[in-house]
Amino acid sequence: MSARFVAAIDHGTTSTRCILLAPDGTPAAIAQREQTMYYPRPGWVELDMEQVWRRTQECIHEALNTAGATAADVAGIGIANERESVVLWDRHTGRPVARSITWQDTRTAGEVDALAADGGIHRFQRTTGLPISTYSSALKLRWLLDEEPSRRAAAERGDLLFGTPDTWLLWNLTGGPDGGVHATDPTNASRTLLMNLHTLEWDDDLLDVMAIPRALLPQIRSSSEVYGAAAGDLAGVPIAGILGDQPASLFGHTCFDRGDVKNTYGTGAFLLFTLGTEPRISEHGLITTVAWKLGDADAVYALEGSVAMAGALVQWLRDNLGLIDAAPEVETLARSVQDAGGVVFVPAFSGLFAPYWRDDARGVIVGLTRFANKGHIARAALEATAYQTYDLVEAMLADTGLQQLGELRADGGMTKNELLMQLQSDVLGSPVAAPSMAEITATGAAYAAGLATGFWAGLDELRANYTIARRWAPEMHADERTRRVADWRRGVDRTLGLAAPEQVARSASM
Ligand SMILES: Nc1ncnc2c1ncn2[C@@H]1O[C@H](COP(=O)(O)OP(=O)(O)O)[C@@H](O)[C@H]1O
Ligand SMILES: O=P(O)(O)OC[C@H](O)CO
Repeated sequence: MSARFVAAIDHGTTSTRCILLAPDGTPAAIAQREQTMYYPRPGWVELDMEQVWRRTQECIHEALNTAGATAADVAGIGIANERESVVLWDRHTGRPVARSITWQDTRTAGEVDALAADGGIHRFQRTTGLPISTYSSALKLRWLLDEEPSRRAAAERGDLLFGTPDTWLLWNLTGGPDGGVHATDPTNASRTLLMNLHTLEWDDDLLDVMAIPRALLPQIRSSSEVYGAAAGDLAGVPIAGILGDQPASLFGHTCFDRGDVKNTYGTGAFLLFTLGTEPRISEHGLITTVAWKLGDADAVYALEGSVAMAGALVQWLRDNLGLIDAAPEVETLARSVQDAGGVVFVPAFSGLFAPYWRDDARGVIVGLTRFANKGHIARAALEATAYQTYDLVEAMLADTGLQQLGELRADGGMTKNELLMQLQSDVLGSPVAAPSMAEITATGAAYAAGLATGFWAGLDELRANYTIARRWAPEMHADERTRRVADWRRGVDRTLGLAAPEQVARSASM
């Protein structure tokens, strides 16, 4: 019997999923498990990757059960993952040496300052496409190596392995200490600050500057090829696709052509613009990143605007303030008021990423009066995601010379929020569209695996699978938009420099 599905594992910041996709791109089964996030100190954000691996196995098991499928029904496995997060583990025991330092973690702010003191934050941008910030992997990895003196020697002996979460999952899926494949793809490697964006190889100069031993590093393969065969419930199934979750979403939206744009509204928000095979370096605060590399074909690049706090702010309203019991309730609360009542909420909890790149920014709620209530706070929190996206679109237009954004393709947990999606369309003055398939990140990873294994013949077949379920059209007057954006920008100004230098240095040295 020929295979009926491709499996995708989508490991996001808050949860991990396994999805079985049919040839027409519809899901036959979706299994999802939340994982525990750890915030041991201000600015620290960690994940237990052994738990993530257990959750992954549970999701695979449940998805197969739901679809009444076995490994024989599955043509290939694709992996999509939260990027930049660092896993360092012992190749003999298979156990991480510490919890993963995740992408939102700001503990390396002191090291960022030191590195940027000589040449500024754009020092490595031509080579890597990235500004120096707490976001990328390299300094997190160095921090883990330096935390415990014996680790660096173990790394140099080849006893430790480094990976972003895709690498950790691939290694475990292919047998772990028992012959696991240690590899990554260029979409993930391009987020480390260690890969040359033009050659798609680890860069010796950067490894030297960051003090990273080469023996730790995974092999950089393409995003769509057979890396190895799975063990466990999917025994024998080829793992054939790896894409960082944001490029996976771009691919799942079938944004294959130059100028296609998508935004994912998950823990953070990530706007990607497909460039084509030329890696244009941003002059307006965006990142240049690898979008995908299909087998031997040339890599395709994207401009990316990354925002650290989007859905995470809704989680914070729920978990830290207790304003809501569940994320969807933020919409009801925000609809209890006409507008934000002059309140502006800038969630610079991890500093500000694109287009500002200010590690010294911290969150503010400004414009408070006796009139303000929790509805205004909730509304301002949602507006923060819409305005942060507006900032990214402005930078993207400036970089590309385009006058106006066409349609914005949207996905992620926050797209269920109708109020936010309408606000987004209003603030951008452009239509926003969400596809019928909500799990578009998993779809992209499945597509990468399905192309490599011949389950899908080519990009046209994938385009035919893509349908829009919902569209929001702008309703706000342009003057009103201008006024609100000006209020937002004043709020952003207030965040800058709020993390005092000694505070940054102290958290970095702990
Ligand atoms: N109805 C909603 N309104 C606003 N935010 C929501 C809603 N539903 C979920 N979220 C937010 O979306 C995020 C989860 O989206 P998801 O795409 O699964 O994220 P990730 O892939 O980063 O784990 C959470 O941060 C949650 O707070
Ligand atoms: O967990 P997500 O889906 O918000 O994505 C995380 C990003 O990959 C971080 O760069």
